[in-house]
Amino acid sequence: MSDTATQAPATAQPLLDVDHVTIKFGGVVALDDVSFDIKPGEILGLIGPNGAGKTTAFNVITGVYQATSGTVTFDGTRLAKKKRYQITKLGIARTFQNIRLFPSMTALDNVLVGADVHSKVGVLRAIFRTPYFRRTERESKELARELLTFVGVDGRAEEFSTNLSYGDQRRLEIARALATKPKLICLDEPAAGFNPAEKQRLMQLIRNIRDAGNTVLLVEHDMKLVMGVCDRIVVLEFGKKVAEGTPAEIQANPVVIAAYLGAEEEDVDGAS
Ligand SMILES: Nc1ncnc2c1ncn2[C@@H]1O[C@H](COP(=O)(O)OP(=O)(O)OP(=O)(O)O)[C@@H](O)[C@H]1O
Repeated sequence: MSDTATQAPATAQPLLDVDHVTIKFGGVVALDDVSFDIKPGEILGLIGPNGAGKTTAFNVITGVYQATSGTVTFDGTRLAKKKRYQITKLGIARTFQNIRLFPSMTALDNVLVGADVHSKVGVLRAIFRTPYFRRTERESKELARELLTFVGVDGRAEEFSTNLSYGDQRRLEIARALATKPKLICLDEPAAGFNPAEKQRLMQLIRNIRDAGNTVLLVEHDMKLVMGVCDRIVVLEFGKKVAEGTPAEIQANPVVIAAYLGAEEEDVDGAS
């Protein structure tokens, strides 16, 4: 059961609305008429067995794929045909299943890449290092350092990202995503490769991200983490939505239990 209270009132307008989305790749229907929404301030979990369509859902929300049919609306704006950078500017950030940091940059510079998204500094201002440029640069660095502290990677700002531990690299990716000042942050398997202590720490970080005013979409295989941190969960199987509800409802749902390897209940209970 989630020990976090859903902060969004049930009647709140969705921040993200995925409406009857279908995505086909040749003969493969990766998402089949899937609808769900996310209210502001929610932590929504998207779960399902391998190949269920979770990453495809991320990719359609972040502009990597276009829906074959159906619509995705974010904060009142239809996302169809929007480029990835436009979607980032609108306020959606993501991390990836596989770490995608810039290896030849420091931790701080990796975060600054995220902060650059909203920069209004033009080439001339940068070349001549105008007062506006210098102020913006100082503010971005301050934000980046605050974010490194927020995710728990303090004291490593000047190190190359490849010198950080695996866990710190994953947290650094989250800091970089947060640097874009998102309204919605999409985390794709953030606990992959984590030990139990790191998972506990990650759960707290996800709660802190929400408490700082963000909305969170979480794709994760670790059921204990999902059940412990999410307000609501959507379950996909073979590209279709098969269930939606609170962690308690999902754990008791026979369709979900069947989807997870024929009633290996402890997987769904999060007892693994
Ligand atoms: N670019 C693509 N071209 C063709 N098929 C694709 C493409 N992307 C995804 N698929 C297919 O769509 C289906 C859903 O894949 P997806 O990666 O979204 O699943 P997933 O739930 O994220 O799986 P996992 O938990 O293993 O990451 C799979 O059958 C996959 O092979």
